[in-house]
This record gives sequence, C-alpha cells and structure tokens, in this order.
Amino acid sequence: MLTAAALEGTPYDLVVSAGIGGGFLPGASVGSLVVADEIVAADLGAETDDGFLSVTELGFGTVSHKPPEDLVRPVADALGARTGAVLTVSTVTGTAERAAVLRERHPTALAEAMEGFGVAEAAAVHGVPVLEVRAISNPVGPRDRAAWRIPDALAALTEGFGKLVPVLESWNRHDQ
Ligand SMILES: O=C(O)c1cccc(C(=O)CC[C@H]2O[C@@H](n3cnc4c(=O)[nH]cnc43)[C@H](O)[C@@H]2O)c1
Repeated sequence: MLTAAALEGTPYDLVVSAGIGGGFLPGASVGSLVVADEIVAADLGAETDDGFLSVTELGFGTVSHKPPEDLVRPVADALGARTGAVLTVSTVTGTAERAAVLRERHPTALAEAMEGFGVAEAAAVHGVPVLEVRAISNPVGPRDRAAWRIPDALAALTEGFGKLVPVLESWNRHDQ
C-alpha cells in the first residue's frame, strides 16, 4: 500500500498500527490504551552462551523505531492512554518467567503485540512516520485464555480512534 500510494503520487503522511495487545501490569491494565513511544522487536536476534543478543548487537540493523515525540504525547493525552515501549513478539508470552525476562530487558515496556515492528520497518523504508496504539486485552504472563477481554479492548480502541482524528489533523497542519 505504501509503495502503491507513493507511485500514484499520493504518499501517506503517517502509518498507524493499531490493535489489541498484552499489557505489562501494573502499568497497562486490561481495557486501557497504550501509545508506543518506542516500537521494539523484542525477540529478533540470537541466543548465545552469553544470553540473547539483538540484531543490533549482532550488527545487522535496528530493533527499534521511535514514533514522533510531538505526536505521541498529544495522541496519548487525547485518548487517555499511557505511553511506553510496545514490544513486537513472534510468540505470545505465556509464562511468568518469559514475562520477567522481557520486563528486565525492556524496563519501559507497557505492552506486547505481534505486528508493530513490521509495520514500522515498512514505514521507515518509505520515510513515513509511524504510530502504534494498543488496547490491552490481556495481561502479559501465564497463559489464561479466560482472562482475555477482546470485546472490551476493541470497544476501547474504537472509542480512542474517535478522538484521534482531530489530533492528527492539527499535527498535520503544524507540520506543513
Ligand atoms: O491462544 C493463545 O495463547 C494465542 C497464541 C498466539 C496468538 C494469539 C492471539 O490471538 C493474538 C493475535 C493478535 O492479538 C494481539 N495480541 C493480543 N494480546 C497479545 C499478547 O499478549 N501478546 C502478543 N500479541 C497479542 C497480536 O498483536 C495479534 O494481533 C493467542
């Protein structure tokens, strides 16, 4: 989509990645919203005898994208959301041990989900800023499908999106 829009001469000004996600308690409770101040590929790297090394530490590229600071704050304020790192994982965290590892490696993390870093990479290729908004549907920790509150999270996300448009419009004007 980004490529097609660029080729048609109507490039995007912003890419928004949004959906449900797991929340790190106590910072991000179920039903709350998180706006990413950093989008981190949390499991992109290699296990070594000395522990996990990210692809950045391996010298292959970046594991982190930063949405524009002057957008993250007003969006979070408008949505009543907290700001923090949102981790992108390939495997949904399902144990307290794994949650503790992620917390230790990423002390500013408030949420985890599965798509944000890929979206941010694509946006970066096109030089387009990115925003990630997650509605918390479940705590990050031991797997407990009964604790997932997907309809509540989707309702919070829908309500949040209603408040997003005026902020984006004023950010756009300010940027031009
Ligand atoms: O049943 C499971 O344990 C399970 C295993 C893999 C994937 C799922 C999903 O349904 C998640 C897919 C979807 O939801 C986002 N999401 C929501 N909560 C989390 C989370 O705690 N960790 C990672 N991703 C999460 C994710 O972005 C996908 O869009 C269930």
